[in-house]
Amino acid sequence: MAKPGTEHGPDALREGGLIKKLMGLGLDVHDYGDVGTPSHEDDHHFDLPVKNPKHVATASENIAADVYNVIKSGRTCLALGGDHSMAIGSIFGHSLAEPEHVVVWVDAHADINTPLTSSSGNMHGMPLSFLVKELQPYISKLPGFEFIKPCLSAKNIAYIGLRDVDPGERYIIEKLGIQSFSMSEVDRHGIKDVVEKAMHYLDPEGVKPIHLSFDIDALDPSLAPSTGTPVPGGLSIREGNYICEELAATGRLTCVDIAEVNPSLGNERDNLITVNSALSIITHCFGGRRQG
Ligand SMILES: N[C@@]1(C(=O)O)CN(C[C@@H]2CCCCN2)C[C@@H]1CCC[B-](O)(O)O
Ligand SMILES: [Mn+2]
Ligand SMILES: [Mn+2]
Ligand SMILES: [Mn+2]
Repeated sequence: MAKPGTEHGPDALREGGLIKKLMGLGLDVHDYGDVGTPSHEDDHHFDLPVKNPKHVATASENIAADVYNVIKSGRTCLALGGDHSMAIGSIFGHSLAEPEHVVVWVDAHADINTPLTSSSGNMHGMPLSFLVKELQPYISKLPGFEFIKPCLSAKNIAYIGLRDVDPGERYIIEKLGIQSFSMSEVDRHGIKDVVEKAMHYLDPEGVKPIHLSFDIDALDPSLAPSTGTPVPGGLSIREGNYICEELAATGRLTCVDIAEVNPSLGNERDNLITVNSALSIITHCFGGRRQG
């Protein structure tokens, strides 16, 4: 991860009252505990500009197994990050249980750099490139990632909230024709039209399971200051809640990632603001409604 500290995200959300809030919605909540992640020791870069590949590969394999088991047990899975490389495992695990699922990626960033287009070498900027079938001829298989079978086509992905996309990512998005609603489209059309267009594009018949991968930095930094790569001009909490209410209302929201909450960044107040925003996003994914 670019900046250490996202490993404390899950506990910050638990301490913020996550379980109680979800139980307050009348849900049967089970906390499966933390995914086993290996130490950073003996991790090396191979000959590619990629940081902590072994750490990410092992964590991804464990996440995939846990997400698969949760979904196979008939539950909706809530996966708490951790940086956004967590989505490698959560989306792969979801696809093993529900091969037909679609992905709504809510994020300031596209997270679709390949190890060779990445300027940072941080794997949180690459998750989708490991999963998209059309990109595989361009991906150097990193040792440890052999277990990943690309499980998404470009047409199964829609972005909402983009406002900091690298040139290489923009090329990939345009070349593959990935449906992308940046903050410009959110401003131009409004969040209602954006969600409608995204869902009509991904799943016109309204039958497919939905994977929501929500990077907390999709929200405006005033709402999520404790995150590694904040970008001004983000979604309001109303827009974030609206996306979640609409996806929850389909009854097909099967897996939700909440990524990039980093309690090590900012002060106490920043942490509180960020955790409360994340809790609002989560509760609106699981039946919380502003009309009560
Ligand atoms: N594309 C990025 C990458 O490192 O690959 C580069 N970017 C930061 C960079 C700063 C200078 C101006 C251009 N942007 C962060 C992003 C990854 C975010 C991962 B997420 O999980 O937080 O979305
Ligand atoms: Mn990150
Ligand atoms: Mn992200
Ligand atoms: Mn991001």
